[in-house]
Order: sequence, then structure tokens, then C-alpha cells
Amino acid sequence: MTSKVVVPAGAKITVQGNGLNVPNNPIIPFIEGDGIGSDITPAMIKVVDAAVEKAYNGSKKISWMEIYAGEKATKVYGQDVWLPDETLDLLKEYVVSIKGPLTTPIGGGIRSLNVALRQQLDLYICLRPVRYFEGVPSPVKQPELVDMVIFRENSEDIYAGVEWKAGTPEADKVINFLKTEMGVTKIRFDKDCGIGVKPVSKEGTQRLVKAAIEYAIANNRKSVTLVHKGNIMKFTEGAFKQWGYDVAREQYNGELIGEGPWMKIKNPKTGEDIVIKDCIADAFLQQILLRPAEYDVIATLNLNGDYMSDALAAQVGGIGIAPGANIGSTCAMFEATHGTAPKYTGLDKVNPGSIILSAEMMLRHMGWNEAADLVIRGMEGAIKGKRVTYDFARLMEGATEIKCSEFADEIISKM
Ligand SMILES: NC(=O)C1=CN([C@@H]2O[C@H](COP(=O)(O)OP(=O)(O)OC[C@H]3O[C@@H](n4cnc5c(N)ncnc54)[C@H](OP(=O)(O)O)[C@@H]3O)[C@@H](O)[C@H]2O)C=CC1
Ligand SMILES: O=C(O)CCC(=O)C(=O)O
Ligand SMILES: [Mg+2]
Repeated sequence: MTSKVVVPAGAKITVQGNGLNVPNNPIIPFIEGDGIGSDITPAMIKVVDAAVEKAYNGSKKISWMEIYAGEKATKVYGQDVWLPDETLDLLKEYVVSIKGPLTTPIGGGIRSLNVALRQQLDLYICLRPVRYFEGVPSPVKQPELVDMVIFRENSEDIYAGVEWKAGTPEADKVINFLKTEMGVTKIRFDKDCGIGVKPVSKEGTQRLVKAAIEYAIANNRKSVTLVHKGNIMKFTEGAFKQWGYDVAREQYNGELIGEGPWMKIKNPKTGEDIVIKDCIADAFLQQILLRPAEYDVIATLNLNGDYMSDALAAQVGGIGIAPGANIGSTCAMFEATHGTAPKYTGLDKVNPGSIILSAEMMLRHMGWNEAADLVIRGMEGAIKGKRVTYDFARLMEGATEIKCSEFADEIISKM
């Protein structure tokens, strides 16, 4: 197939040992995204370009390369092409990328493109930091106590989409196999019953927990909490917990605290202890409201992480400003954590903060910390100035509602 992508002048980011080799004019692929993608992605590009220009006076500049997925891909590549091979190839080849939200119609013919991208590129870490910006409206009394970094396993679990539709021969075959070959008697209604599988592996768990511990070490964090529902789903979520503790014990000389199972490991950089603990998922959802200061780095399974990242985002301003990244052993794809919010498409209304702060994470990943710092400074200034998008304006006293694009300009003016 002929290429549909225009490659701009610039150079590729490459992998060098455990790090990256980032040229001064890196080509960064971006997927605009469906729905509000066309509102927030241009706003993000404008903010990032301004931060890079201000930080490096023209000696560094990103060459943006548009690539396609979702509805835009079906227009560029053909009716049913939602995730072109060319897009996957370019994401691998260019190493660092950023995307807007992609649509997943409920019950439609296509499965999640987001999940497909994460699986096909083996981006096994979904990294979602949750922090408070002063002045952001929040439903809790002390939102400033929320400072957590979620490591959500990104390739396994019930979320991987191994499931069969009720009433199909495939679903009936699986149910029949479970009943006759596996002695399963617990399927309450075995007629017209959809069925799904929840794969959770030692390898998948341990690489995720190891990444969370490495992050805690590198960033001087105090604890890593394994969040699971292992009291009920013993061989999947329970195994996640156990394999997580095993990583701490076997790879970081973890020692039990008292009777255990909590452990402590030494941060080799600082000599300080890092506590490795666990919490059952439902209790965790109340703890983060009542005692958020007790939680720091979080390692959890795919579905739990999806729920928890939106719940935590709500405590510090909502998913409109919650950033994220999908990271593998070589590639990293940064993304807004919210969806396509279809009712706001093209209205220039929504908060571009989520994808802008995801780009801030991307700049830091590239080692462009000066530009990343400017994005944070701009965001803090814009929020303090109380000229904000509708989601903040409706909850903030004395705020003026401005458009998505105007909020981007506001951020730039406060850098
Ligand atoms: N990573 C991805 O690409 C994701 C894709 N999706 C997909 O997106 C589609 C829509 O999903 P849906 O469940 O409606 O979730 P959305 O995240 O798209 O929207 C839910 C609500 O969140 C608020 N919101 C979302 N984004 C913003 C923003 N930038 N600024 C301010 N508020 C925002 C709005 O709240 P209010 O109505 O209160 O204003 C919106 O109605 C589905 O197809 C879903 O699968 C979902 C999540 C992630
Ligand atoms: O893939 C989707 O449509 C939803 C993904 C999602 O909600 C998330 O990653 O937070
Ligand atoms: Mg989600």
C-alpha cells in the first residue's frame, strides 16, 4: 500500500542502551484522535511548540508528523481501516509518539483501538500520575494530599478482550467445555450467557511491578501499593499480589515488616526505606478519599487501573486534566486519559489539559525538562488566573469560561 503519511524534515529519536538518543529536531508522530481530538490536539501542539521555543531559543524544535487511527484513518485509508499497519510501523519506528482519544462504539464491530495499540506495540505500562494544581476545583477537602502515580498493567486481564458473545456457538462451546471437562458448576445461567477470560500471568505482573518499584527508586517515593481483589479472584488478582511481593523479595532484597505481608526495600540511591504493601481494590477506593496521603506509587491490574485513574482524577480536577502514557521496553505513546466526549466535538470547548500534560510527560521522557517545566508553569499560571474551560469554570468561584484554544493561549502567556 502506498504511504499516506507526509514525513516532515527532521530526525528520528532512537533507542540507545537504556535511554533515548533525541536529536534537536525530532520527528514525533501524532494521532489527532476522534471526537474532541480535533479540538485538543492542535491546542497541545501549539503549547508544546511555544514551550520548546521559549526553553531553547530555536535550537530545538519538534517536527510533528500526522499519522492516522480511528475515524480519520477510515477516511484516509479506506472504509474499514481503523488501525492501519503503516500507523503501527511508524509508531515503532519513531519510538516516541502522542495521541488523542479514539472512539470505541459500545457493542459495535470494532474492539478498542486503544487496547489494540497497547497490545500490538507491547506497551505494557499505563502510567497515570495524579497530582493537584493549586486552585483547581475539587469535591474533596484536601485535594493537595493526592499525589499518586498509577502503574496500570496494560496488556492482560479481562480487559484484553478474550470473550464470546451470548448465544454464539463459540460461547456455548466454552461453557460446555467448562461444565463437562473442568467440572464447573458455578455458571448461574448457562443459556444465552456471554463469557470472558481473565488472563493474568507471572511475567506480565512482574515486569509491571518491577517498573513501579524502579520508578519509586528513581523518584524517591515512599511506597508501592499493589491493588487487587485477590480475596475473591485468588488465582488472578491474588496471584498478582503474590508475584508482586515476590519481585520485592527476590529482586530488591525485600524484608517483611513484622509478620508481613508488607515489606520494605532499601532505595539504593538514598538509603531510605520504600514500603511495599497491598490493598484490596474496593477498600482502596474509599481509602483514596479518606486517607490519600498514605498512597504513593500504585501497581494494579488493567481494569482496576482504568477505574482508579478516573476516580483519582476526579479528586484533583477531573479527567479533563489527567495525563497518561503507554510505555513498553522501547516505545512510548503518550495520550489523553479521557475519551472522545462526542457531544463536545468541534465546539472548541473542552479542557485540553489532559493531552497537554501528557505532552509534558513526553518532553520529560525525551529529557527536555526545561520545556516540560514551562508547560507546568503555564498550566499553574492559567489556573491561578481563573480563565479556564467550562469544566473548571462551572465549579470555580469567580472564574471566566474560555474556549479550549483560548485556554492553550492562556497557558502560553503564563510560561
Ligand atoms: N484513551 C482513549 O482513547 C479513551 C477512549 N474512550 C472512548 O471515548 C468514547 C466516549 O467515552 P465516554 O465514556 O463518554 O468518556 P469521555 O471521557 O469521552 O467523556 C465523559 C465525560 O468526561 C468529561 N470529559 C472528557 N474529556 C474532557 C475534557 N477534555 N474536558 C472536560 N471534560 C471532559 C465530560 O464530562 P461532562 O459531560 O460532565 O462535561 C464528558 O462528557 C467511547 O467510545 C470510549 O470508548 C474512553 C476513554 C479513553
Ligand atoms: O479503549 C477505550 O475505548 C477505553 C480506554 C480507557 O478507558 C482507558 O484507557 O482509560
Ligand atoms: Mg478509562
